[in-house]
Amino acid sequence: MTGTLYESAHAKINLYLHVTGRRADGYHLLDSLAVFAGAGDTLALHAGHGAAGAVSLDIAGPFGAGLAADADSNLILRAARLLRSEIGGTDRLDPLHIVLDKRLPVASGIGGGSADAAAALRLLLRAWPANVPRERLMALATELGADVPVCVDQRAARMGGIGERLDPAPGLPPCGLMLVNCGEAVSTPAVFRARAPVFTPAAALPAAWPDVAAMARDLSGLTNDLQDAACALCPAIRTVLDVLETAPGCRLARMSGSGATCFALFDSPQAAEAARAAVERPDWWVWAGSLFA
Ligand SMILES: C[C@@](CO)(OP(=O)(O)O)[C@H](O)COP(=O)(O)OP(=O)(O)OC[C@H]1O[C@@H](n2ccc(N)nc2=O)[C@H](O)[C@@H]1O
Ligand SMILES: Nc1ncnc2c1ncn2[C@@H]1O[C@H](COP(=O)(O)OP(=O)(O)O)[C@@H](O)[C@H]1O
Repeated sequence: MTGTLYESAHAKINLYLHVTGRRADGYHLLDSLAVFAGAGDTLALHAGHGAAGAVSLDIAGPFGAGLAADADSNLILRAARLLRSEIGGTDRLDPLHIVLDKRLPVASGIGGGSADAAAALRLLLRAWPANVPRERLMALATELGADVPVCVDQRAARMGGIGERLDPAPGLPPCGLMLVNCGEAVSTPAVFRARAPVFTPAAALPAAWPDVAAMARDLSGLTNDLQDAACALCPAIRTVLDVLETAPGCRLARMSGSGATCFALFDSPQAAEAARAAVERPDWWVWAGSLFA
């Protein structure tokens, strides 16, 4: 290939997350409304070197340090390997090089790794001649992680199953969003293990919310069933939530996914930006803006 192709990998936010059951293999059944934030990583795809079908990776960006670029652990290279074996006929595939600009905190409940994996699948499908049916693409995504399927389209969706079942989200009003991470990584399996062994039924949601106030009112009657366990493992999350809840204009504050990142909803991106000064702390990552798409 010639030139450079780009994909953005946006943060996934779980506006609520109910654990509705548990499968025999230990994975949990979820009911969650996932939306995407303007915040994201960027992947750039260039011509590579070496054998046909080879994919190499460099990682830059504020959260790049400490994230290994090896084929066994990095979700981008795992996605590339999986897609290559799906396509077959490696000898006709150009070698490619990906540069990841890592702007999202790692292992933080906003699916940055999952978003990168999905973005890598989209990028490689633009560069390699392949016709992978959508059904197969979503199966590959599920194999990479429970959060990867929703990141393929990066569109708000109701997640079911272990994350692989996607249904349309209610219509969302324009709103402001703030994301805050206290700087401590939280392990997803550890949080699932630490949660109280109770299940919450799936939520009843309207077809659309007319405004942020109505959306926040309905969401406040729902829960993130992983939040208490994550706060017990990482008490700084409670501090972040306390600060967000008292920030001017905050309509709702909650943890996303298995943590530690928390989000707050505001009436507008301007209101979120205006509240930033009341929230910022030296060790915290704070992002203010709007939903993506
Ligand atoms: C909790 C959620 C909610 O969106 O978000 P994050 O905190 O990761 O952002 C996701 O379900 C996480 O998805 P993902 O991060 O892709 O998880 P995976 O790599 O598939 O699984 C990591 C581990 O989490 C646990 N796990 C994950 C998903 C699920 N539905 N049930 C589980 O029990 C399992 O212990 C699994 O081994
Ligand atoms: N490209 C990547 N970006 C972030 N994390 C990655 C990546 N590749 C592999 N990982 C690993 O995936 C795990 C989950 O990361 P991430 O998706 O950022 O968090 P979460 O699932 O909590 O939202 C981390 O343990 C991390 O080391």
